[in-house]
Amino acid sequence: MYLKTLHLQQFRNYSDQKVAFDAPKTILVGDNAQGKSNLLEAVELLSTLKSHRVSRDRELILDTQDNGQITGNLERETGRIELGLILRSKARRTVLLNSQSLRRQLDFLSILNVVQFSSLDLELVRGSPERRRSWIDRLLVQLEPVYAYILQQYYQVLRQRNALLKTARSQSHSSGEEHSQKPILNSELAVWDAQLAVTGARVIRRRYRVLERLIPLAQTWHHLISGSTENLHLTYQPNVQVITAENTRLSALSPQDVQQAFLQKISTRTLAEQQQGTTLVGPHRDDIIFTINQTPARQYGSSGQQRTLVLALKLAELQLIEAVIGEPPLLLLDDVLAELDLSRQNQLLEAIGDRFQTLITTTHLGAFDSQWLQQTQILSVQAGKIGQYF
Ligand SMILES: Nc1ncnc2c1ncn2[C@@H]1O[C@H](COP(=O)(O)OP(=O)(O)OP(=O)(O)O)[C@@H](O)[C@H]1O
Repeated sequence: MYLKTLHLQQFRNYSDQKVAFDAPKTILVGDNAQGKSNLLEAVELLSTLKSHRVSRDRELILDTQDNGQITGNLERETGRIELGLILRSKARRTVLLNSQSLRRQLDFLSILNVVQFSSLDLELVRGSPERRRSWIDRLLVQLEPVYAYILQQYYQVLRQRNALLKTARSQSHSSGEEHSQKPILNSELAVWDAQLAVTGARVIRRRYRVLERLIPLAQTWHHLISGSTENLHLTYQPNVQVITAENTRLSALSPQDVQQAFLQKISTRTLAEQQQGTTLVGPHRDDIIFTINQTPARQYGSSGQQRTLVLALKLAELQLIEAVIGEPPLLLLDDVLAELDLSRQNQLLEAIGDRFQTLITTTHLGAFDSQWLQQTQILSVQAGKIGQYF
């Protein structure tokens, strides 16, 4: 797939800017705070309808304005598609496909596929489990847009179950009778337990499935980038574990198996949940563990090892999306090349080749190989204006 043009209207620090991408690789050069990342964020929004930087649309709209718009023209093997997103500070967004407004946002997802790589991605290894869950969830949405809906359903049930547990806890505290609300609570909870297990099992099975495909790809890349000196292991650590016979592929677990394990675990945590007033069981507490040569990368990996790991994950994502979607996704490299040493830079550039359209931001061109620069479109970004770089 190839993003031909992008039009930003009242988006972040752009008032009205059109960009045509006329080479498979585009470098956006500019000083800090000029709008480079904002442009990549616009592409991310057209892909996932989410920004990894903010959650409120108001912040995405040019200051002092009430609405903004992003429009992109995409070439896919099936034909040209125009994607549009209208953002409003005081009302809901509108999603447009070939200028027609879409009723379901789900139909917009996964038309433009992207893999992003920014310095923030080191948090994937160093940060909290939440980071890793949101990384795998974003990947799943790209591969299978209906997952966005599945996840939303799970979190809705979770919120309602948490609200019930919290209310019950504060009522029992204020009445001073620990057990006064119990019978009602238990029967109401049972309804939510069942729904949590059904919706949660969908999330868990999909996470198993995607990791089963991603892990060997990441391991191969990691081995290659580390010059065959390191072995990476990725382990999905679901909060609800299903005990299976040896050699059973976990991704092949039936929904019933997972739901049963889920309910079983809830029954062992009932008291703790009621005391803490929150749900302690479910995929909102999952994690993914990375180990390099048997050592946990999060606590003990050197920063070089952690960079190699993130790079391997990103390359694996590219490969997996291409295999599932059938077309190479876009790669967005936000200020990340300069942070990689030369050999890792070259691994990355070699892997990209000409197959993956790549948008790269940088503050200086010094870090790039001159031969490489010759085949690249170079644009300058200055105070929300994009022009040719001279
Ligand atoms: N809603 C908005 N309205 C107007 N300007 C905004 C808005 N949001 C962000 N900006 C401006 O955009 C600029 C930041 O742009 P961006 O994050 O793209 O930086 P960058 O060029 O990638 O720089 P760096 O190299 O520091 O990451 C800042 O000047 C900020 O004030």
